[in-house]
Amino acid sequence: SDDSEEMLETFLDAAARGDLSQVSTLLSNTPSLINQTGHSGWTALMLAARNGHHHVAEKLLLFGCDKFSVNSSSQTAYDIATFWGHRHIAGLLGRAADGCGRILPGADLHPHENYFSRETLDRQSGRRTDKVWLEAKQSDSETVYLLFSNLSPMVRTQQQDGSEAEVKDLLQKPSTVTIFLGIEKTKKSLSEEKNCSFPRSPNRDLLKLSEEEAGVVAQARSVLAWHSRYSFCPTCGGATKMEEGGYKRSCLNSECRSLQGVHNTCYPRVDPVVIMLVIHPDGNQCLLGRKKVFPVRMFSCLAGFVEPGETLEEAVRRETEEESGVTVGPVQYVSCQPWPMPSNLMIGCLAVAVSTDIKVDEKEIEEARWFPRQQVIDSLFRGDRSVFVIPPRQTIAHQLVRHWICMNSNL
Ligand SMILES: NC(=O)C1=CN([C@@H]2O[C@H](COP(=O)(O)OP(=O)(O)OC[C@H]3O[C@@H](n4cnc5c(N)ncnc54)[C@H](O)[C@@H]3O)[C@@H](O)[C@H]2O)C=CC1
Ligand SMILES: [Mg+2]
Ligand SMILES: [Mg+2]
Ligand SMILES: [Mg+2]
Ligand SMILES: [Zn+2]
Repeated sequence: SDDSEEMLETFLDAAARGDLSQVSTLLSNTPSLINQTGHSGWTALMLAARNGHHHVAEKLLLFGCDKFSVNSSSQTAYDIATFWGHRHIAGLLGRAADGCGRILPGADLHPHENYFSRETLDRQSGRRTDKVWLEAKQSDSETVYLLFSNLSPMVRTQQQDGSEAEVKDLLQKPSTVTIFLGIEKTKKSLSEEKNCSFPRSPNRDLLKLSEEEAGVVAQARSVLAWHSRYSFCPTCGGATKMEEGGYKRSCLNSECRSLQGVHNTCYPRVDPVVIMLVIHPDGNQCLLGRKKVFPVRMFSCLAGFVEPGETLEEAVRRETEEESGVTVGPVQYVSCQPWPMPSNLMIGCLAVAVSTDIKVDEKEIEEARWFPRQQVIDSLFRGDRSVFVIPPRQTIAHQLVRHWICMNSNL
């Protein structure tokens, strides 16, 4: 109608002029204006970007406008801001990984973060060979130590606090393994205390740390686990010594083959594991299984180690077939998670089934079932009153299920 056309024109004009209050008022009354286009397919965001109105652009983003839409010349708002030299707006529109949505069309527009994935440290791998620098850092009073005992992070309790002297003692002991983890990206992200730091949460449970602690604990635990399992040379069985800030073990036998060229036996190992949410061909059910060791009523995504000479897609197909008898077609990567028990990299995928009959591998899986979407939603949001229990949010299994649910409901 004429009225709505007029309103759109007023809205676009307000954005072009940088009239923040009028833009806000119109949007509050008529939210559907947000992605509407005027002359040559220009949106309000494009007009704000053209004229350098940062506040308006910010407001439009806050209201959830589509920053990837293009005008009749195939330009996005980001292109327009860049062309007209409004760098602050280009920065706003290009911020974070989703600025690549244009270049990687399939990319997740709302990248989420998995537990154990946050990198609070800059690993500074180039420094690992600099012995002088590493030694200086070790005795620097600003240096923070995370203490582990038998691969468990030590936690602080009220009575017992880690002291500088205790750390010094530990560093002297020949049995102590010291790993250089990196440099804090932002100061004080790990602990307010200097010199020795315990996870703040009074719990050794690896799934109960804060996000900041979890990433660095995962890194440390996996490297420590490697040292505890690979104390002898895998090539000749000889004794080894630790090098490069804990990121290498070299054989002490001068005849050993592992000293010629580069050998992966000398570096910390990572085991890739595919973990997949298999979706029914009808798009409305997903396949979950349970191992005997799971808590009652818990079902999770199927998973399995990638084997040598295998692609991720083949591993997803093989493990799904082995464990459930279901045949898988297309496979899509979603996100991954370091899993420090001891050193897996969980590679999360969505996969579409092309057959639906279930025949479980009883050695590994007790039961596998197709769960309808509604039951899955109930298990995510209604907890106890649901048909089954989903693994906790810290697992990528949980995040894959959540990803599928949100993806389908266009949230
Ligand atoms: N973060 C998460 O959400 C989840 C993490 N996981 C992790 O993934 C791992 C692998 O999943 P599974 O279903 O058990 O794998 P799987 O289906 O391949 O079966 C495990 C068996 O594979 C063999 N195997 C082959 N390569 C191995 C290797 N490099 N290390 C150890 N065993 C190997 C062993 O016989 C083992 O018992 C689990 O051990 C668990 O730690 C599993 C499910 C969810
Ligand atoms: Mg498995
Ligand atoms: Mg396997
Ligand atoms: Mg398996
Ligand atoms: Zn050797």
